[in-house]
Amino acid sequence: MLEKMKKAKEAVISQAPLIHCITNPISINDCANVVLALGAKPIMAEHPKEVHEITALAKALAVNLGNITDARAESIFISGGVAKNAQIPCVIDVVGAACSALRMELAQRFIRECAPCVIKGNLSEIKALAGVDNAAQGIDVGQKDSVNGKDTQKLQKTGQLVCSYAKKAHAVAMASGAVDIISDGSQVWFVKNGVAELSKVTGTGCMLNVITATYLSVTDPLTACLLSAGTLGICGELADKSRGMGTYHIELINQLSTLSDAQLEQYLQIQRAL
Ligand SMILES: Nc1ncnc2c1ncn2[C@@H]1O[C@H](COP(=O)(O)OP(=O)(O)OP(=O)(O)O)[C@@H](O)[C@H]1O
Ligand SMILES: Cc1ncsc1CCO
Repeated sequence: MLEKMKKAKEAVISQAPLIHCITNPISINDCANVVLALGAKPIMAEHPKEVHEITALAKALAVNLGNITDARAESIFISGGVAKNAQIPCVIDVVGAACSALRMELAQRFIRECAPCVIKGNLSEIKALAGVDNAAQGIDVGQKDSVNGKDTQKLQKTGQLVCSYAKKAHAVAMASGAVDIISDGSQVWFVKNGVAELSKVTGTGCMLNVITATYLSVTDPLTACLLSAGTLGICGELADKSRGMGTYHIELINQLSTLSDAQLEQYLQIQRAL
């Protein structure tokens, strides 16, 4: 797996793929900079009259339900349709699906009609999509849903839940949190990298979504998810926390732009559960 991950990291740097992102205005600038930091090229187009052309040019599509508007919702379905027909890999971040009926409906419709190869949400959002009780706090994971690496029983049980959802959705499901849980419906992986500070910067989940799209442009969905969660988690660990969250935010992007293969290999904490 590590070799596949290093190959994908290198392929992005050598190919500089174009990544079409339809995201929210809260995180749009960070998302564009994060795609650039990895060596790819972002394009943040969202007008319903042009997105079909933009998606057709791109090597991957990332869509995001955060701060959804009618125009963005319309564009997401146009782009998702183009991506599906042209076999351009696509990931959806189901931001807020656990706290808004509109977003839940959009998420389910997008998954049904556009068949994204990755469905990303925090654990509360993935539980909501799976039709399981959850404790979401708005767009954030609820305390009761949160799983850390020490509670192995809860982690295994949650891994199985994510696995059955992935199987049902015919996609890779990525539930982010203190431990990121990733499943393609048969394998289950835990990514244990990351620090609590990542949840104190807005839009790190949105960044994870566009990092995933970036790697989807050069590798399979499971590898792309493991690499994106590992990369963001490691960079979150390495970023300087001593000067407060404003500096941490920028330091995170610095780390994403300088992460070496040796650092990836040294710090990566992934574990296959099933
Ligand atoms: N307590 C934590 N410890 C370690 N890593 C964390 C923790 N909380 C979040 N992360 C990491 O932060 C990143 C974003 O995950 P999070 O679950 O906060 O996304 P999200 O809720 O979708 O974010 P947002 O909606 O703010 O964009 C992931 O890489 C995740 O591993
Ligand atoms: C704070 C916030 N509100 C809607 S989207 C967003 C960014 C994190 O998803």
